[in-house]
Amino acid sequence: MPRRRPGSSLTAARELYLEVTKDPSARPLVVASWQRSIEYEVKSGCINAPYLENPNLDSPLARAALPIVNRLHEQLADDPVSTMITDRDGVVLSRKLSHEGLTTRLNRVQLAPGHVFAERYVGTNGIGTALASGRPVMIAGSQHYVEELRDFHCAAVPILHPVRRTLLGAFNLTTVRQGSAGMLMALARSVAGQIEGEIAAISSRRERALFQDYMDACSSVRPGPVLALNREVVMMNEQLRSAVTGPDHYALLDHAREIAADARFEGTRSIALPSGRVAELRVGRSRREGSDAGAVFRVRVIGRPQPGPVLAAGPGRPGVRLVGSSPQWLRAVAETEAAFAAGSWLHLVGEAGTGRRTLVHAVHGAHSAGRRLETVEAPPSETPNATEHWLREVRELRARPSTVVLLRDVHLLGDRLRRHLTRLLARPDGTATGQLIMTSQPSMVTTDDELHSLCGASVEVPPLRHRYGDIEHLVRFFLLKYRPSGESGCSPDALAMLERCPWPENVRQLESVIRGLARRPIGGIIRVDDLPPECRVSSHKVLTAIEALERDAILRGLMDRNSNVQRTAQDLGISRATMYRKMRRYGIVPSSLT
Ligand SMILES: Nc1ncnc2c1ncn2[C@@H]1O[C@H](COP(=O)(O)OP(=O)(O)OP(=O)(O)O)[C@@H](O)[C@H]1O
Repeated sequence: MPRRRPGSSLTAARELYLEVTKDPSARPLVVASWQRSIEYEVKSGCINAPYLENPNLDSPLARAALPIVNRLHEQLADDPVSTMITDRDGVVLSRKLSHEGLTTRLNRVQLAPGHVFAERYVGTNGIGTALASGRPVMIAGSQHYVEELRDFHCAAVPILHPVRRTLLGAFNLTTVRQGSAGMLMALARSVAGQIEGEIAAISSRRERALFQDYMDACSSVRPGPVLALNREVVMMNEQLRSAVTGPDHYALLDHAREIAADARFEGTRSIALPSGRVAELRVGRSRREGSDAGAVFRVRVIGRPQPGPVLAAGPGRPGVRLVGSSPQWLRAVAETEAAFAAGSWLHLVGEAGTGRRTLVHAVHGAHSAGRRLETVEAPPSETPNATEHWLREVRELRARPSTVVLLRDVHLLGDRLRRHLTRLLARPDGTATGQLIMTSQPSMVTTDDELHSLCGASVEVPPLRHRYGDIEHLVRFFLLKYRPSGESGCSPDALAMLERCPWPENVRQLESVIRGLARRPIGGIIRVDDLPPECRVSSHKVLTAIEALERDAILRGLMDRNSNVQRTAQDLGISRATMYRKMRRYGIVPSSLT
């Protein structure tokens, strides 16, 4: 097999590839990897491994592997052998070696922590090829695709999750010595096996910890319904199983999963169930060895199943302009209606754009009984003059007979203004007969908040991502609204993509997407290709305008370049590492784009 080849061009790489494939000893695995390297347009003449700052060392893989690798490193002493752990994307998480000469040589070829050794960037190499093929591999000398790597011999073994058997990363041994391939491979396999064993032990310790905390909760004096879960397991006692069934069961699990995923959340959360009942969840974390093992929920189910709301919120009633038929949405509508009709002060809690204002307007339209609805926005600034003016406006509106005052976004008020407002509203006022409705965003106002306590009723307006089935109705409604000629519909694939989107800005965002599509000069059916980039992300983080522009530029670039990250990064004038960081941040998965 050729040792050194001149030239860094694709042609040179191709020639070398052809020579390798003629060689009977070239293993199919290596040949397949060379083929991929050519498809990725990796340059054989220079090494270009992207660099990621702060690779994640807090993963189960890193926690399990690092002590094992450290012990091995002590035994290898000054041998010219380096041990490496990578994550499943080929990012080198850790590199250990004491041999100075080898350190310099590895640094020169960027085989160092933070660099990404996926085949996509550096072609055939131990780490990248083991990850791509899912098999242990020995890549020796000229089997490497990039010339600069051809001095090295690498034995790499993929590390799989012991239960799920999904790829977690790889263990790699690299040396410059020839002739010890068998030994190197045996050692790499043995270490990878130990790491998998340790991951199994850690996850069973985590599961045991969660189980222990779950059992403690179940065996307390009056346990009631208990649920415990993490990404792997769900445990629930018989009381929960019989108390929460059908759609309530799925809604409860859905919310519990979302809460459990936020390792910092502890406390109490109330959620509206599709049947009309409320589940109050007391959330405790299960923590062991400094890491989160999951969450334990003590559940209290409040209320009785309720009949549907009086106000029809079906698939598009143009008069009411309130669309949605998911149990979660109907429940919010029903509760709002009940509180409104009873004249209670009401706190509507929900993410921006979920339809809180629309809901108040619709309910007021149906039940106003001659009362006026006045809306007060949070003041743009809190200078003494502005707050005084704002408080005066609230006081006057409150005193106005037959008036419903909608105070929007009270979570935006500063502490001082909040206290003034609370005092103003709490003060008995013989002339004030009106009804008050406040809106705020979840987790920004706590339930022990004094302003919140003034309200007799509180309703949670669900985010769009929790309202199964509503997207289809909303899409139809907005198409009709923005293209009244009504000649357009949505293909099943496009609808499926819209239904998968997390809609961080909720109904407002869906409406603006459909408005954009409906205004296209060409009518007809909306297909997947017509959908804008924002429908192709998995993150439900709300972005600033600048961030949204950046995300869309990346998505458009990727779509134009057929998901080729390297070329898109070049087009945008950013490094591949930056590109990857931004993709992670914006929840962009290239494979979901086409
Ligand atoms: N159920 C619905 N049916 C029809 N349109 C809706 C519905 N919910 C929301 N919308 C539309 O979505 C947009 C956002 O709704 P709305 O203003 O009520 O949200 P919000 O929760 O009050 O949030 P924000 O405070 O950000 O305005 C509006 O244009 C509204 O017309």
